[in-house]
Amino acid sequence: MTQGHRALAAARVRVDVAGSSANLGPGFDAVGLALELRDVVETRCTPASDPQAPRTSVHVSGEGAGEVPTDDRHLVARWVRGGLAGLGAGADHLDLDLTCRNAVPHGRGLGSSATAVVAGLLTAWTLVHGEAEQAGALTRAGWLVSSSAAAEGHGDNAAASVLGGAVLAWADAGGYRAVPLEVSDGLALVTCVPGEVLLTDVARALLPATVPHADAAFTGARAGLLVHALRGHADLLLAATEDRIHQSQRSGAMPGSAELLAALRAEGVAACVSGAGPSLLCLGSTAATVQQVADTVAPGAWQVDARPVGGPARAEVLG
Ligand SMILES: Nc1ncnc2c1ncn2[C@@H]1O[C@H](COP(=O)(O)OP(=O)(O)O)[C@@H](O)[C@H]1O
Ligand SMILES: N[C@@H](CCOP(=O)(O)O)C(=O)O
Repeated sequence: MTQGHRALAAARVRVDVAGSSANLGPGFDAVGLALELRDVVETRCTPASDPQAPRTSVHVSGEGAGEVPTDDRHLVARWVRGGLAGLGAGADHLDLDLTCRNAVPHGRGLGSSATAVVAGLLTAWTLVHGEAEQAGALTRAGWLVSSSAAAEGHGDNAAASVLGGAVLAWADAGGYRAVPLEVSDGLALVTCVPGEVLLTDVARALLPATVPHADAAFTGARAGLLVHALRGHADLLLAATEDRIHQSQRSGAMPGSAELLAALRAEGVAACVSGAGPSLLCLGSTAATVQQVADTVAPGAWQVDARPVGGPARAEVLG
C-alpha cells in the first residue's frame, strides 16, 4: 500500500496495551505502574473510497461501548491518524476501520486515556514499520514514550503502558523520557474501583498552584523511599506510599475514596489513590494483603481485584 508520503509496511495490525496506575502516593506525575488489564485494538486501513473525505469507523465492545465516539473523534483513531502523519506516512487518503475490545475502565484513574493514545500511536508505528525487531524495539519504545506522553500529558501513565512494569518518567528540553524501576516479584497489587467516574482534567483543576515547602520535602523523601520499597521491602510500603501534595487536595471530589483510603491505611494496608482517582491501589507482599483489603471494603460499592504487574505494549501485523 503506498498511500500518503511513505509506503506502509502493513494494512492490518493488532495491538494490545495495559492500563496503569500513576503516582503510587508520593510519585506525583512521575511514577507509574502497568496493570495487567488490556485494551485490544485491531485496525484495517484501505485506500479512501472518497479521497476528499477519508472515513473512520470504530466498533467498541467492553469499557466505553455506547459512550465514546465511533468516528474520527475517537481517541485511538485520532492517534492512529496523528501517528501516521508524525511518521511522514500521511493518513488523509486512508479509510480506517478499528475494532476495540476494552478492559480498562474510563475515568477511574487506571490510565485509560494514556492506554488509548499508546494504542493509537503503536498502531501507526506498526502500520509504517511492521513488527519491531530487537534493535527497532528500543527506537520504537523511545518514540512511543515521548509521543504518547506529549499527546496525553501524563508521562507516568503513558510510559508504564509502553514499557510495562514500574517506571519513572520525567520531561526535559528534549521531551518526555522514562526509565524502568525494579519491582519485586513478590509485590501484590489490589485495585478498588468504584462505579463513579472522575475525569482527570476535573481532578487536576483541584490542585493548588503551590504547596508548602515542608509538604514538598516530606513527599520528595517518600518518593525516594518508594523506589527502594518496591524492590522488595514490603515493610516500608506503608510509609513509602504517603503523600501530602495531591491526594487530600482532591479528596472533596471523591469522598468515598478518601474514606476508604483512610480505613485501609489505618489497617496497615499501603493504599493510595490510583492516578487522579477515584480508584485506589493497594500494595503488599502476599495474598494476605488481598484478604485484608477485601475485609475492609464494604461489599457492593467497590470492585476489588488482585492484579499482576502489567507487561509492555504489544503489536502484531495481521496482513
Ligand atoms: N479506549 C478508549 N477509547 C476512546 N476514548 C477513550 C478510551 N479511553 C479513554 N478514553 C477517553 O478518555 C476519557 C477518560 O480519560 P481520563 O479522564 O484521563 O481518565 P482515565 O483516568 O481513565 O485516564 C474517557 O471519558 C474517554 O473520553
Ligand atoms: N499524574 C496524573 C495521573 C493521572 O492518571 P489517570 O489514570 O487518572 O488519568 C495525575 O495525578 O493527575
